[in-house]
Amino acid sequence: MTEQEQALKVLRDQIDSIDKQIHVLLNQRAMCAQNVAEVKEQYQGEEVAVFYRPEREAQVLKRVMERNEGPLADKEVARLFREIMSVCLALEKPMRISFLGPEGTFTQQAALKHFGLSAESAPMATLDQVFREVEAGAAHYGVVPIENSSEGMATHTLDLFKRFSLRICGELELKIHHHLLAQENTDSELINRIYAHQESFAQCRSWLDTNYPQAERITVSSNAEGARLAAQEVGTAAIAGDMAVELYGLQILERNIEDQSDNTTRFLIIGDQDVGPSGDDKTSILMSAHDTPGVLYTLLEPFHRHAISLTRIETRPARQGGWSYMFYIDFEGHVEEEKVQSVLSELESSSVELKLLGSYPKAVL
Ligand SMILES: C=C(O[C@@H]1C=C(C(=O)O)C=C[C@H]1O)C(=O)O
Repeated sequence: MTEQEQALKVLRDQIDSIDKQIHVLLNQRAMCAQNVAEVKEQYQGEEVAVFYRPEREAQVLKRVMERNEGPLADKEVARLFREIMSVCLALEKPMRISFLGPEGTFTQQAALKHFGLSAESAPMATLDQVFREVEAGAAHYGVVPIENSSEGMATHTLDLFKRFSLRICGELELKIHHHLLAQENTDSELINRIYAHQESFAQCRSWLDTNYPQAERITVSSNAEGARLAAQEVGTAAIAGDMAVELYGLQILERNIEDQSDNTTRFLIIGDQDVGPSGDDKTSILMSAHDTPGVLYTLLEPFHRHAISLTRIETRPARQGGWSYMFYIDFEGHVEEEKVQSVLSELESSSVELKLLGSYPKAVL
């Protein structure tokens, strides 16, 4: 054995012994999760036991990042713990998560980032169906896009919150990297047609104007659908993310073609559950009000008076005839906090309609 081989053997023996310890600890943790499930069922009485606890998961992940001393990066250890919790939760109860399909969309990527790989992700044909599936109890939770850093709010999602009585149980952010994809061995000069979802065309507009001004842009229902079509047609490309590359056997002609390098989409987790406080939470509400002078001031003043920070406000037509509006508002804090309750009860008396969409932990990963 050379000196190098000897040194490697010593290190690999160390790794083997550490792996053994990690393995034992993982199974010990899994057994604790199984016991947690038993306790949850035992004490639930008439109600359905709640297995997924987003506030607890957020606390676990935060603590992991806070105590991390490296050399592993905070986000990387958190990602590993994300997966550990995912397998533990699956032992308690396998989770079914509906998302806007088909397979390979950014929403599926978001679902897996949030729930880990042990969750079953169920593709739906429309956003309405994502909501309906959760409302009907066919899926435990759903994942829907709510806003993009360069294109703004996903207004269709907002409108669905008005129609369905589901709660927001969590949020996450996903960096969106778009690639130009085509069949293997495609000459990038010969592309004359490009498929994408309208949102992705908007996020890559300048790049496309510069690099493919002549190519016909065809809007499709999802990037995954565009990728599927591009895989079958010569001279055609699609804009999609990493997941679509392998899924549809495509080649990356150009990476990261989004106009803004920090292009990020925020997603919401929808469910039928009130989430307890994690210590670092957000609350979302929908309010409708008539277009009277000073209406926005009346609705926002209580937040200022109680020193609550707004993180988002969006106005939508209420579609109730005339000029009435619906305001979607995100703010810091949890509905169990006193000052949040004060603001909500003041708003209830001044706005036409107020719908609490939920309090949930701020995105950790
Ligand atoms: C173990 C629990 O159940 C689930 C699994 C968790 C975990 O593996 O750490 C955390 C929260 C729950 O989603 C729990 O409620 O504590």
